[in-house]
Amino acid sequence: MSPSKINPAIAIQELLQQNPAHDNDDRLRESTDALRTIAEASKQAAEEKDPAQADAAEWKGKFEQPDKISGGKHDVVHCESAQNLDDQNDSKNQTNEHGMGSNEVLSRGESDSAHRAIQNQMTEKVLFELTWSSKGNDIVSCEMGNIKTAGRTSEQITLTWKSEPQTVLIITKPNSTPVLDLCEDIVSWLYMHKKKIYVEPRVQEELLSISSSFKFVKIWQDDLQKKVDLLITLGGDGTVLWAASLFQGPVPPLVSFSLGSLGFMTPFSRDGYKKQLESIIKCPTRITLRHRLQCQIVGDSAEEENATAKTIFVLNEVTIDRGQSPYLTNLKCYCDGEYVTSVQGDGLILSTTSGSTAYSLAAGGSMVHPQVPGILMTPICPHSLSFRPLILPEHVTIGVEVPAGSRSSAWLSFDGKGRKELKTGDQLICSMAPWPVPTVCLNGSTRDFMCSILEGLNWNLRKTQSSDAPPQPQP
Ligand SMILES: NC(=O)c1ccc[n+]([C@@H]2O[C@H](COP(=O)([O-])OP(=O)(O)OC[C@H]3O[C@@H](n4cnc5c(N)ncnc54)[C@H](O)[C@@H]3O)[C@@H](O)[C@H]2O)c1
Ligand SMILES: Nc1ncnc2c1ncn2[C@@H]1O[C@H](COP(=O)(O)OP(=O)(O)OP(=O)(O)O)[C@@H](O)[C@H]1O
Repeated sequence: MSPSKINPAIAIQELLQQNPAHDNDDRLRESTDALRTIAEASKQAAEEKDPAQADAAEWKGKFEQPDKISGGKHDVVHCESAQNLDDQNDSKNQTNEHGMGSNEVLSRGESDSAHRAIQNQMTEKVLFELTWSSKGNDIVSCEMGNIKTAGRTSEQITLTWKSEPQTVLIITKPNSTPVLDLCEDIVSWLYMHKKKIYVEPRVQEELLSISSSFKFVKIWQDDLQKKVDLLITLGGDGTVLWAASLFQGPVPPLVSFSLGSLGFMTPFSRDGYKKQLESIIKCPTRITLRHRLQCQIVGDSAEEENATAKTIFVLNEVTIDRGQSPYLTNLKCYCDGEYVTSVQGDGLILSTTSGSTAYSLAAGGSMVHPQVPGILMTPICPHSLSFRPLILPEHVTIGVEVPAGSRSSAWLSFDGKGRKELKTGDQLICSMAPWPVPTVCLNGSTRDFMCSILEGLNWNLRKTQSSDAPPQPQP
């Protein structure tokens, strides 16, 4: 018997009777289905009354659903929200110059089915809720056709574990004694707290060379991605980029300890690591969802080389430059399939907002708070006086092509690594990825960001003028 479409309360009752929950995930999926049924029922009932009420009911249904799932007051984002990701992908079905939808391009190879497969594997992890609240209000409402934003989408996000994280992966910068020292301390502390600990093979060797008692530390392998509850990095920003690159899908919450010189994405220091980890593991914690870009190379020569073109995720940026060529790059740029401009210069950076303080900044791009969902398009030494950097909205798909007749090919690099040639006629397709990197904040997303630009870059540092100003001439 199908669930009732008319009475929401009966619909829920029927669904729960038909499908007793087996575990948390099943229960959540059923709840989501039930709530979708409620939204439809409310809409249907409202349509019979009045079209304006129908709109209101639909919107209300959309924005009230997450509250009802969790029983929480203002939850907007849930870690298990697979439907959102699908919707997000569907909405990107636009056509580019090759006559392909952007989603279609990105799903060539394995990306789309891989996305689904990864979503289906998420059951082994400790679950948590994400709270996205704005002073007690929903992010957006629409009553009687009046659209109102009650809060900002860049509001602080909070992560609350449903039970303590159990499996921890520690990634460390190589060749550093202070890093190894801290790694030893953190591993011992986590072991005392009965956590399963994984490290890279190099680190296991280093720990065993210190003491054979470290044999409880296990070796990380790629197929363990779905088991990691918490990711810890010890190093600089490069180590955060490295750790994120190990997760070509969903990324667990990441705590980064600063042992480098700059540390824009590494707010924690080694002093007081025990208190900090204790608090992160046990209490609600503030996070920044750092968006990533998904990149794919398409075109005849790319296909010849690699029949299943892989999607590459970047946390900072993808760079298209002239490599060793002495010539200017000539790059045709497309936005949602429409030609917009050509870059003639040293190249182009497509950056996330997290990457806005890295290479893009050095090339003249603006600094953007990492929680702002945008894509930066920053030229490198353009041979034109008017090519100012752009920040585009998160939903666009950008294509960059080396056109036929160019003097040379171009070169790609992903977060400063993995150089690949972009041959004449090939296109790089780039859009916002569905899997951000959730980095744990020390003092909240905005304070951490302001601290990093003030301390890391000495932003707007200037001696204050003295008060003894010369007298102004009378008008
Ligand atoms: N001219 C430049 O500024 C330039 C040139 C090449 C690469 N890079 C950056 O280096 C990154 C790779 O970093 P790496 O550590 O592996 O290489 P790396 O060891 O060469 O260090 C590059 C520097 O960039 C800093 N950095 C990295 N990500 C940052 C971010 N999001 N905000 C502020 N600073 C950041 C690092 O702390 C480091 O000091 C690339 O993603 C690129 O953004 C910058
Ligand atoms: N686990 C790892 N395995 C291999 N390479 C790594 C690993 N962690 C970091 N790296 C690489 O080591 C390099 C330096 O790392 P990182 O930026 O963290 O340190 P740093 O250069 O001392 O920091 P900063 O740039 O802030 O001074 C980077 O290129 C990074 O990709």
